[in-house]
Amino acid sequence: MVAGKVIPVTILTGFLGAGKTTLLNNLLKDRLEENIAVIINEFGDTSIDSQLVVTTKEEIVEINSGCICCNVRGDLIDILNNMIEQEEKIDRIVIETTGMVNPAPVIQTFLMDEQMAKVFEIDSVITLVDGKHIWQHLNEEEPAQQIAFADLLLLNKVDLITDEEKQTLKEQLASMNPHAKRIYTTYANVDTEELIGKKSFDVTSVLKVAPNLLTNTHHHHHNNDIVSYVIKDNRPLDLDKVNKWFAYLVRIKGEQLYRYKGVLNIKQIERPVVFQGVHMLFAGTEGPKWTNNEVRGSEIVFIGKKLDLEELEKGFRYCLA
Ligand SMILES: Nc1nc2c(ncn2[C@@H]2O[C@H](COP(=O)(O)OP(=O)(O)OP(=O)(O)O)[C@@H](O)[C@H]2O)c(=O)[nH]1
Repeated sequence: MVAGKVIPVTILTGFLGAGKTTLLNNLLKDRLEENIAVIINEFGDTSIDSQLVVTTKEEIVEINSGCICCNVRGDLIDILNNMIEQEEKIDRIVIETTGMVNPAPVIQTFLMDEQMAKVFEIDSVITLVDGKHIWQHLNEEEPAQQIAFADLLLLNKVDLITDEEKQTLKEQLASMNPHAKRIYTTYANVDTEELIGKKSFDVTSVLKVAPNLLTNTHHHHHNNDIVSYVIKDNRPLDLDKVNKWFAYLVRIKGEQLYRYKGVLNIKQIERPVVFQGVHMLFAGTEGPKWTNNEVRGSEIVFIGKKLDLEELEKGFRYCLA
């Protein structure tokens, strides 16, 4: 790293499925000439997210050992320190937090840790808001905090809502965070000039939201009703049964299923099937061919409220070919 140069940091936050990875991909594709280091934190012990991020020359580091906000003094600082020590120049760091965290501890890391504050500077905290599903989560702690800490709010998925809903959403968000700039997007499509290099992060506004940000130690209690399960199995699945199982999940469990995504090894399909879902919205496509050194297998992560692992496993077993 070049001595003395401050590295800008963009923090991407937003509830499960709001469009963070979609935005990250847009950003990376648009900024090919820059050397961007990406830090991704997953909720749950799986790396599906990094598989969904476009492959570019950027370095992608994952934190899988739990929640970024609870490990913030550990893993995140270690990763950042490693980045500082690298020879190669880093133009920017983008941190994609899991949909389940309050971004305050991540912000704190850059303000309170002396070494970090010398080398890094928060450029902006961008919060993605799922225009369709946010209403189901506004009474939960994390989405409200994510909105409150943003200096830029991307009101995403406007293709799925009416103009009236858009207006109501705008009023709701303005009441939760009057300082942030708001941009409406579909598939997080926005000129990246609007997103980065703006230095829109303003600690004074943030302190209005969280007066103890610079003094408090972190006590984050995860909502125990929200759980994450991963199912991994290499045995092939039957297409027809998979379709039936997912139809059931989406229709009957959609409300409880905040986020589900994964890769499926289906007997009748030569390539892996990559799918994602947010509540009752579900989409799947064929992914790139299995490579020779890849084990053909399925891996699914379910994140949701009061999910029953046994029932999910039973459903999965039903799908075996
Ligand atoms: N209809 C519609 N779908 C969208 C839009 N933006 C993203 N999606 C889809 O919503 C799903 C979730 O998008 P992601 O970008 O993976 O969301 P995320 O916030 O990274 O999700 P997590 O990391 O799991 O919290 C994907 O299937 C996207 O293709 C949008 O504007 N409109």
